[in-house]
Amino acid sequence: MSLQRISVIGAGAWGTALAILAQRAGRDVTLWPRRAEQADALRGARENAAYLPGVPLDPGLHIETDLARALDADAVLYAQPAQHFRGFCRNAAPLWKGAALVIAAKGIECETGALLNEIAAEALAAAPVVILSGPSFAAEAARGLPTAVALAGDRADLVEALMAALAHGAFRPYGSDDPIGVEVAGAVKNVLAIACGIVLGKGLGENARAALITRGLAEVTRLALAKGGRAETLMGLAGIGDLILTCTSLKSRNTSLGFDLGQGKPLAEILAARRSVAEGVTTAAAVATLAARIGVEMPIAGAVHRILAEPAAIDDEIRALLARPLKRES
Ligand SMILES: NC(=O)C1=CN([C@@H]2O[C@H](COP(=O)(O)OP(=O)(O)OC[C@H]3O[C@@H](n4cnc5c(N)ncnc54)[C@H](OP(=O)(O)O)[C@@H]3O)[C@@H](O)[C@H]2O)C=CC1
Ligand SMILES: O=C(CO)COP(=O)(O)O
Repeated sequence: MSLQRISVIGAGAWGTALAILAQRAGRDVTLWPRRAEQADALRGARENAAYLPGVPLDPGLHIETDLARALDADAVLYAQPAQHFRGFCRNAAPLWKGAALVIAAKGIECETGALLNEIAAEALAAAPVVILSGPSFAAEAARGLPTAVALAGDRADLVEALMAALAHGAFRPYGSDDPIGVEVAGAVKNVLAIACGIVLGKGLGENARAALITRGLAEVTRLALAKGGRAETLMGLAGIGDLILTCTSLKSRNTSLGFDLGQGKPLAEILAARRSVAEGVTTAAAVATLAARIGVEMPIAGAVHRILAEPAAIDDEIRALLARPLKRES
């Protein structure tokens, strides 16, 4: 199977980086920004100055605003925020021409607690789905710095074809047959990163952060298992790999959101200054909804959700986390 024509939905940082990477890998790439003004700006400047400054767009990259034309591809990569995924599927369903759907967003639907692959199965059933996740800051990947990601799907032929279509230079996709584990890992690490940022912002130290990452890994593993994923997936790129990247760097929007909160900045002020961090707030709510619905114990994710809903509770929530009864590690 050859996947030559690749379209990317969403021209934020990650969508633009993925389009650049696919083009460097030799594919015929179309980037679909949702707004016509952004399309004009990209065509004019040949750079995504708003979301990925300093990385030129190759003249061969097609910028397309017509969704039907963009969906006429071998593979369509979805790289808009997770909360807009259902809307995308609904708009795309009548126009779908048989492409594979690669979900590159990291999140869970807030209203329902649904994973994005579950939404795709309901709302875009015609599309075979692959999840792309793992430790990958868009700015580094787009600059050609070494980056390894996971591509996970039930169909081995499709996963392999996508690996071949996207791999180039130092961008290395690794295959997986556990899309649920990979998807859960990518969504929940955003919430754990907020927790790590809070702890650092509060000055609680690096020991505390390491403990949070480790206990967070246990939490996300419980959720992945409950959803039908595999524990070993959490030891791979999408699990521990992305936790290491995101939870230890203030380049992460989620970690920096937590850091600012920990430093006592009002949430409204943080969100007003950087719109992009808002996705972490909805993901925290979504993870809490899902965990409660299926009865998975996620104390760190729960605390983050409550802190974001009521930032004044930050000290009480941290105290409560530290006061949890001691038990054997599992
Ligand atoms: N940035 C990164 O390093 C990585 C991000 N991801 C994931 O990729 C996804 C996209 O993130 P990223 O590219 O960073 O986002 P950015 O913050 O860079 O850009 C936001 C994007 O969301 C779009 N958007 C805003 N409102 C809507 C809406 N109502 N409907 C549809 N799209 C909308 C914006 O379009 P507009 O400009 O028109 O408002 C823009 O394309 C997220 O799920 C993120 O977790 C995954 C790996 C790495
Ligand atoms: O997913 C990412 C890196 O893998 C990007 O993380 P942030 O959204 O926290 O910046």
